[in-house]
Amino acid sequence: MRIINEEGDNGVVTQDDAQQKSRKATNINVAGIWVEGNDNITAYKRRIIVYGRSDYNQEIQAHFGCYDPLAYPLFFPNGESGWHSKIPRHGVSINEVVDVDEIMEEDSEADLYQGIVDCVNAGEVQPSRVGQRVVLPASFIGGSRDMRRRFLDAMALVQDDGKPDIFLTMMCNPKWLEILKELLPEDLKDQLFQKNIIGTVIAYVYVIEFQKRDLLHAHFLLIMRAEDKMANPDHHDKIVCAETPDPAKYPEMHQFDVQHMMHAPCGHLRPSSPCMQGEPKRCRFRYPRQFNDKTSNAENSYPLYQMRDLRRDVNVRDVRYVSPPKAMWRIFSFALSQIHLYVTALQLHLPNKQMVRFREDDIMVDIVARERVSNALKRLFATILTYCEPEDVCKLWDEHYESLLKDYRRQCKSVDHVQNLVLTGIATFLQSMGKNIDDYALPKIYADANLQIGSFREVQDEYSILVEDEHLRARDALNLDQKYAYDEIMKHVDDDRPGVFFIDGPGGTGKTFLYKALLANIRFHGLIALATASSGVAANNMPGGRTTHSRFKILLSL
Ligand SMILES: Nc1ncnc2c1ncn2[C@@H]1O[C@H](COP(=O)(O)OP(=O)(O)OP(=O)(O)O)[C@@H](O)[C@H]1O
Repeated sequence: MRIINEEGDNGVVTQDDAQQKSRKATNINVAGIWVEGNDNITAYKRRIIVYGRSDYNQEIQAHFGCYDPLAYPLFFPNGESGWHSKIPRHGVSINEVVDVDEIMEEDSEADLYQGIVDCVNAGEVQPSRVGQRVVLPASFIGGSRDMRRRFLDAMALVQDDGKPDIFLTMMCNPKWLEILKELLPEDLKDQLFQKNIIGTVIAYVYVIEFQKRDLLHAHFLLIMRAEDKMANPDHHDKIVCAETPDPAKYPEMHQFDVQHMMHAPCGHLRPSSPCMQGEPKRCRFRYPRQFNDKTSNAENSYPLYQMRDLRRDVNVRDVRYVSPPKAMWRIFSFALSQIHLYVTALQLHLPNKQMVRFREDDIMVDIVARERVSNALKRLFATILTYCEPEDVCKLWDEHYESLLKDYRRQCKSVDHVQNLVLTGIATFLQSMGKNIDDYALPKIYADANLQIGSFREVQDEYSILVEDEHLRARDALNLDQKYAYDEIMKHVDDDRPGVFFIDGPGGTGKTFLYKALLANIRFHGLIALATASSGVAANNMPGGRTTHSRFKILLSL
């Protein structure tokens, strides 16, 4: 047996001439080991020529089932059929079978090698009856659990900061002169997030993917700050260009665009193009697209970008580039995704299945009231406004006014203030859903509630701290020293006078008890009381407590 290549250097296998019979080669008949070439060009043109006893020869192509036992006799010692186009499919496409990367299945079986050998010797042929089930954890980068976790993290960003404004794809073709000349490693991120070339990005998430025969893609979802959101067609045109650049004005750009971004002709220009599918045949990428004279905002959809019929090009674009970077990416452990702001997954539970902590002497109705999540109602109200578009918003507000305000009224006596709190809460949720509370017939938010400023959310968070009855009642249980300090401090609060107080005493003499009484009563009057401490443990002892460094963003010199 010899290596056969396209130039016609034929090898010999002694066996019957028919393809079916070639499969029955035994060690007596096969006289050598087939060596696969590494040459990419001939890799897909392999074949074996069988010289039988009859006068004609039989060519066995690499995709024939009987090729594998002839090429890899050690793997198919009994001449079993290898891969062939009619191989039975069990719930997976052939692409999934062929892609070696995907062979690392999500939920697979595992056992010690010796265990498998023992099972095979015992006559077991079903892998599903051997070993134990292995579930790849979320820490397996690229696995479906990892992807799902990242998806949920990204959704957390959307919930917090609103819908992404820009979906930016960077296709990394290292041949691009811009990349060679202009972009240093990480430079794109620097331009986007530090130099703010398209506006200030308040949150983003990106992933690196390997598409189109391993072409590297970076997909960014960018959430812009309110002032930089693309609100009108002019703004869109400044950032997005869907046209092939003018060859007279931008010859270089035009050349790159034509060279790298053009989808091969299809449709009536070339009905045999591989992208033409279905009956009647249509390009599966929906090219050529409709021309548009001007960018316009479509109703509940993406904008229709300017793409004039300039008779310069067929408005189709696509890219293909062959490279093997995936392995290198993994070997060097380059990051495959990044998210900003940081998202931490909290423990999840089904509705009303959260653990509730209470003491033996707590009153049952208080426990239930304490645990009611008032935010859920505000979020639901905002969701109904956004997605159900109720006809009479005013009526909806009136009908649910009491329920929306109920939780806050327990802790604040000013009805106006409570209403304002609820409305601003709803406004915050509406904003995160891309809507503005001013567009709805709801009572106006008074005071200087400015949703655009970053500190607004923090003010809302402070207002949302629930005041516990126990802490409100603590005022009546203070001892003489505590009462003196309490009255002195509250006098300043009531008269709106500044003052600095230092409270000291041995451990366990009731300092924290006094703070809790002060915090609860100040908050009960609709004011803000910031509770901070130098350590996390001390901060946790107070309702709404934060460390001083975290609350005032004091830098830590490490
Ligand atoms: N006036 C009071 N009435 C009832 N219980 C009180 C009173 N003052 C303090 N206590 C109780 O005494 C215990 C110790 O009080 P607290 O934790 O406030 O002390 P502390 O001075 O903050 O202690 P440390 O300095 O160790 O943090 C707590 O269980 C608290 O509930």
